[in-house]
Amino acid sequence: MAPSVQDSCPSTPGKGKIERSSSHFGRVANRWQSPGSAHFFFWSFVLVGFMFYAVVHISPSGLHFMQHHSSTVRDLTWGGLLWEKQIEHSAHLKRETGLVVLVTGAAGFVGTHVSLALKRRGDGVVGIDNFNNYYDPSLKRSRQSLLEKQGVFVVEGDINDAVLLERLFSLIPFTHVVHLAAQAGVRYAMENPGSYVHSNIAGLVTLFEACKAANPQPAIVWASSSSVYGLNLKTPFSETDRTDQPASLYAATKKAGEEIAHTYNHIYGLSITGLRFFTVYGPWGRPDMAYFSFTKDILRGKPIDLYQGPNGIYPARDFTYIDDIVKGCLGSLDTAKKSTGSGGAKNGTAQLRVFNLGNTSPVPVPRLVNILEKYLRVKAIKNIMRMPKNGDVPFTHANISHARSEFGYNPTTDLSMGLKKFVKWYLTYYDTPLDRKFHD
Ligand SMILES: O=C(O)[C@H]1O[C@H](OP(=O)(O)OP(=O)(O)OC[C@H]2O[C@@H](n3ccc(=O)[nH]c3=O)[C@H](O)[C@@H]2O)[C@H](O)[C@@H](O)[C@H]1O
Repeated sequence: MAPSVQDSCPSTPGKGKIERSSSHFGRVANRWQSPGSAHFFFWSFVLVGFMFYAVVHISPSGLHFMQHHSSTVRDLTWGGLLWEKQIEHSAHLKRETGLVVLVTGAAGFVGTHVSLALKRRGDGVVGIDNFNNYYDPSLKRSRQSLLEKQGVFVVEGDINDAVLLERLFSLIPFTHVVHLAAQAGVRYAMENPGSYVHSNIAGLVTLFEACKAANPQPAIVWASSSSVYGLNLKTPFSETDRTDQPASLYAATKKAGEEIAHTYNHIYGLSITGLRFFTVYGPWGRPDMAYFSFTKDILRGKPIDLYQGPNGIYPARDFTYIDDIVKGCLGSLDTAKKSTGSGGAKNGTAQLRVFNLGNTSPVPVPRLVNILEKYLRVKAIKNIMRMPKNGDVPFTHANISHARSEFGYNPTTDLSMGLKKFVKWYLTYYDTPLDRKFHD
């Protein structure tokens, strides 16, 4: 069995690593460190507890896993008969020609929406997410509840865990993988560069290794980023434009991912489609993104930082609404050809694609703030400041003709309409007092 790229730490570690259950047991054990009967009682309790757990939860394959990998630090949040049943149920198809899809980062923003859309149309969907604390994990847990209500089970685990991935592929013959687990955020890369390498490069390789070895090999659709266009001045950005001058480490890891995709396609015959997302926003979004944090701060009467570039020019983004992105993801999945490899070797040329998924109409950030003010009915306190040198690019603008011609990609939600829906969701989700509630 291939070892994972980084075996013992979670992918996307974010601002701190997930506390493992071992620390809890450590604290309990310390309390029982008195000599004599208490000590004896404690260890008896642990032994009986373990035997009970083994009988209830661990299938023969789970025991096999424990024998071979007891040296690596892993918790037992996965494995066992009940766990397998939940996965099989979640992967169950409700339409004849449906896809069976593994969605990584399923409790993330885009992952949740894509998983729900696939499930709604009758595809089999299994999610995986490590629930790290890069941003409030309770939001991820709420998304998980939403998914579970719709019959999508989310495996709690890490894309750097090669053993877990192998187990999933041996359990379910996935036809497709939508790989969305990543360390996101452009500016956070200066604070925690290692988390980007860990998730976006090491995690990607671990996932590709698992897909390469799987039988059948799935077709892969994964999230690249508009940020790969970096310091390019030519707009709108086309897939054929240069992408060799990234402005942030985040962008550099996504660009590296595209090159790694080329390698796995070339050597192993994996069918791979990279999607360059342009600043995706909407309900259930990411709290670290500007539209989300601005909303929170405007409602609390806190100032927001508005970055201003040289000559007083504000940055602009091709903000893309989540429903349009979901349509792009499904279009990519439906037009993805099969991988050609088997047993880890290629049998013929496989499909390799890259698509821009944007909205085609860049909006300056102050305009976004104006729209939020209108829907929130509160004036923002603006702190206009020089754009920090933190990896931001001044402008993004997608040329989407490639996605349009391949699968009819056609974004239909403009920023005003999309933010209206976001604000409505935000006020409901965070139970904002009635006088602040949304009106048409
Ligand atoms: O397309 C992508 O591939 C990326 O899109 C997103 O990155 P960005 O386009 O940078 O979005 P976001 O942070 O919301 O900043 C928006 C604007 O607000 C400006 N901005 C930001 C913060 C602030 O305090 N003030 C400010 O003016 C800022 O200068 C910028 O112009 C994803 O986060 C990223 O994970 C990746 O997916």
